[in-house]
Amino acid sequence: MKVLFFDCFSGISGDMVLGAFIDLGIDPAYLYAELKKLNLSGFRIEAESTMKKGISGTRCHVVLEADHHHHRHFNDIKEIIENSTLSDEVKNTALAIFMRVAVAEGKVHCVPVERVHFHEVGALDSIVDIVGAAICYHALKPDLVYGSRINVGSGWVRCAHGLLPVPAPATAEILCESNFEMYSKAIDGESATPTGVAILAELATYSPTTPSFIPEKTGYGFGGKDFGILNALRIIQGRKSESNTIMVVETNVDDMTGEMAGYVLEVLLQSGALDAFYTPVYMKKNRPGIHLTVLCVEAKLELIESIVLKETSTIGIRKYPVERTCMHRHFKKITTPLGEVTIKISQQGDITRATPEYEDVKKIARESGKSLWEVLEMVEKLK
Ligand SMILES: O=C([S-])c1cc(C(=O)S)c[n+]([C@@H]2O[C@H](COP(=O)(O)O)[C@@H](O)[C@H]2O)c1
Ligand code: NI
Repeated sequence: MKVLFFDCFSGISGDMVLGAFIDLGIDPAYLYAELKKLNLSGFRIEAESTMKKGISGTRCHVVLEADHHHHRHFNDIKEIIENSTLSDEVKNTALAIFMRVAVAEGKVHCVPVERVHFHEVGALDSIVDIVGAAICYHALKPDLVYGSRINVGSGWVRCAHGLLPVPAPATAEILCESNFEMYSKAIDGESATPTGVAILAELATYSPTTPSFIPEKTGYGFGGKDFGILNALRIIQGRKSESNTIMVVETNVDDMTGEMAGYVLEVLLQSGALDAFYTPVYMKKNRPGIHLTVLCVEAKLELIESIVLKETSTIGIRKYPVERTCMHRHFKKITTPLGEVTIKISQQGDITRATPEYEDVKKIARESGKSLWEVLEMVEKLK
C-alpha cells in the first residue's frame, strides 16, 4: 500500500503543498496542463529546485500575470470547478477542500457559506493551490495519507482584515472542525494558513506520532517566509504491507427508500470501502429493513462512518475490527484472438487459482456477440 505522511514541523500552506508534491516527483508541466482544464487564464506556476538551510527542495509559487484581485464568492468558485474538464475525483476533492475554507470563513465573518468571498490575493491563488493539491493527490493515488501535529507559528499576521492573531481565525476554525493537534514552536509569525490546513484536513488522517511504514522518498516544499528555522512541508512517501485487521461497520435501517439504499452503496464503494452490502432483516414491529455491512481499512473508518451517518437514515453505527486471511494476488495479461484479458492469480501455500477479470470478459462478449460462456471457455484454454 502506498503511504504519504505530511510532516508539518513548520506548518503548511497551499504553495508548500504544491512544492512538496513537485519535489516528490509530480511533473510541474503535468500539473499546469491539468490546471488549464479550469479554463482560467492569468496565472502560471513557478517551481524552482533550490536549497534552504542546506536542504534541497522545491519552492513553488503561483504567479498571477494580471491584477487578479477578484472577490469571488464560494458559489463562483464551485461553478468554475464543476464546469471544468477535470476528472470527477479531482473536482470532488477540490470542492471538499474549498468547503472547509468557506465554512470556516462563513463562521468567522458570520455570513452564509454561499456568500463567503475569498478576497486575499484574489481567489485565483486559492483555486490554483487547492485544485493543484487535488490534482497531485489523485496523480499519486496513495492508499493511506497521514498528517502530523501542525506547527501553526505564533504572534500576529497582517492580512486584508488587518492584524490577526496566529493561527488566523479561519485557520483556527478549520482546525476546530478537524481532529488535528496544533502547537507552536520556534516560529514568530503565521506558518499554517487556512488553505494549507484545509488541504491537510481533507486529504490526511491525523497521526499524533510518526506512523509506522517503510519510507521510500521525501519531498520538501518550501514556504516563502524566513522564520530562521527550515520553513518547509515535508511529505514522506513509502509503503506498508496490507494489514490483516480491517474494520466492519454495521447498521440496521427500516426507513430508507430503495433508491437511497442503492445510492449509499455506490458512494461507499467509490470512497474506498473494501466492500459494502445489504442483508434483508426483519426489525422491530416486524418492519422489513436492511442490515448494512461495510468493510474498510482502519484509516478509512472516519470517512466511512461519516458517509453512513450522512447518507442513510440511521442514527447509530456498530463497528469492530476483524482479522482476515487474504490469498496473495498478482495479475497477468493474456492475448486472445478477440482481445486482451487480465487474469488474477491467487496463491496460498499449494493452492493456486487463476480467474479471468469479469470486466474484460464482458467487454469481449459485448464486442464479439459471443455469449459470456463462450468467451470464458476460450480464455480457460489459453490462461
Ligand atoms: O481572505 C480572508 S477572508 C482571510 C481570512 C482570514 C481569517 O482568518 S478570517 C485570514 N486570511 C489570511 O490570508 C492569508 C492567505 O491565506 P491563504 O490560505 O489563502 O493562503 C493568510 O495570511 C491568512 O491567514 C485571509
Ligand atoms: Ni477572513
